[in-house]
Order: sequence, then structure tokens, then C-alpha cells
Amino acid sequence: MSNRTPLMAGNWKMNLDHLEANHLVQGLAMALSDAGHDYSKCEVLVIPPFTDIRSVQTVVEADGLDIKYGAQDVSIHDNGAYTGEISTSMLTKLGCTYVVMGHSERREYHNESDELVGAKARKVLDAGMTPILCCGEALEVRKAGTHVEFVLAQIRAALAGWSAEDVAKIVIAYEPIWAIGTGETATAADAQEVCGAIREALRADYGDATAEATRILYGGSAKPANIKELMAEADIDGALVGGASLKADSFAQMAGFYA
Ligand SMILES: O=C(CO)COP(=O)(O)O
Repeated sequence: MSNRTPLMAGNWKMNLDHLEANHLVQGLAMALSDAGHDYSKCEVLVIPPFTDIRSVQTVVEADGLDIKYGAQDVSIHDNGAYTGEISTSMLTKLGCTYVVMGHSERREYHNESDELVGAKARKVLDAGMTPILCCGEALEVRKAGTHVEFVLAQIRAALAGWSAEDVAKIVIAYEPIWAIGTGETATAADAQEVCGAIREALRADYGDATAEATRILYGGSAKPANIKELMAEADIDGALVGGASLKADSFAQMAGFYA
């Protein structure tokens, strides 16, 4: 049994306005409370669009909730002439504690490279927040059987030059692209194969302490029906959930996987 605290992270993507965000967070808090959720057994994180963060902060603070929140992306710059960008200090000011980077949708639609993803992770860590570094292969790579090498290369390129101590503070999310939003979940064994290989690569590169401390999530059509099976795997420490995080009851149920 590892001493890593499981993390259930809901990536809302480009869904829900700030009023709907209020409603979802309140509903989630209520569903978790009704289920007697023990936050020490599973951390609960919501990752709304930027425009919802202030509303989420207001609900979380007013109701004293244990739900954490973060952002889906961030700039590598501090401030200045970067139209459309959001800085780490804007996020910390709003109480964000996590930031996602390198999601396959941003790599694909915004041409984000491993180097840029790594620079974002560095910026987020330096700002005192936790980076959630996403990786994952497309269907062609999976079919070619080179998915493990592909994913390890993404992670190694993003984290080049990092210290073992810093790597231990991040979260890695393995999201096979063919399983995102398709209803096609990787089997628990498929997910474990890659998550286990990631942990072994961390062990080889940074040593046992880092390999044991770094949390590794699975993402891709994770839902109440498959979460227990996924969480039973040795190297899966939580999930990065898209669709199923948009409903309070289903996301709360996932966070209570241990019950
Ligand atoms: O991309 C994902 C989370 O970041 C996964 O999305 P789905 O859970 O909707 O497949």
C-alpha cells in the first residue's frame, strides 16, 4: 500500500459558465457530504475554465469546502503583452492549487511541444502550485505497439534537467488519446502497463523516493462503472476525468471509489 493520497480531478474542458460552475460545485459538495466523503482518502479537484474560477473560489471559501480547484492551462510569462494569456500569479491569487499542462487537446489544437509543456510545469511549480503533466499516445502509436516508449519520451522531454525533489511534487496524467471522450476506456491492465512503466522510469531517472512519491493518474472515459477497477491497480493514484466530472453525482461517486 503506497502512502500517496489518491486524487480525483475533474477537467471540465470548455464546458459550463460561471453560474453553472457554482451549481456544480455546490452539488458536488452536497453529494460528497451525503456520502460521508473522507477527503484524506481521496483529494477532490475541479478544473474549470478560467472564467469560472472566481465563482468556484467564492463557493469554496463561503462554504469552507475541502474541494480544491485549478486551471486547465497557464502562460510561461509573468505579465505583459501576451494577449489572451493567464499568468501563474493570477491563478495563485484566486486560490488555485493545481494547473494542467500538455493535455492532448492543447498539444493537437495549439501545437504545444514537450518543451513548452515542461516550461509551463516549471512555472507552475515555482509559483507554489502543483503541475498536472499530461501525456498519452494516439491510436496509431498504440497499434504500432510503441506506446510505452512514446509516453516515456514525452515525459522525459518535458522534465529534462529537473531535480528528483521537484519531480516528486508533480502529478503525471496518462491519457491515451484514443480513450478520451470516446467511451472507449483503456482496460485497467492497459492503463497499469503504462502507469507502471512511468513509475519505473521515474525510479531509473530519479530514484525510489521520487518514484514512490509522484502521483500518476489515468484519464480517458473514466467513469463510476470503471473507477474501482482502475484504482485497484498498483500504479494508478487517481483519475483525470472529463465527461463524468460534469455531473455532481457521478464525480462524487468516483471520488468515493474506496467505499
Ligand atoms: O481528457 C480527459 C480528461 O482530461 C478525459 O476525458 P473523458 O473522461 O471525457 O474521456
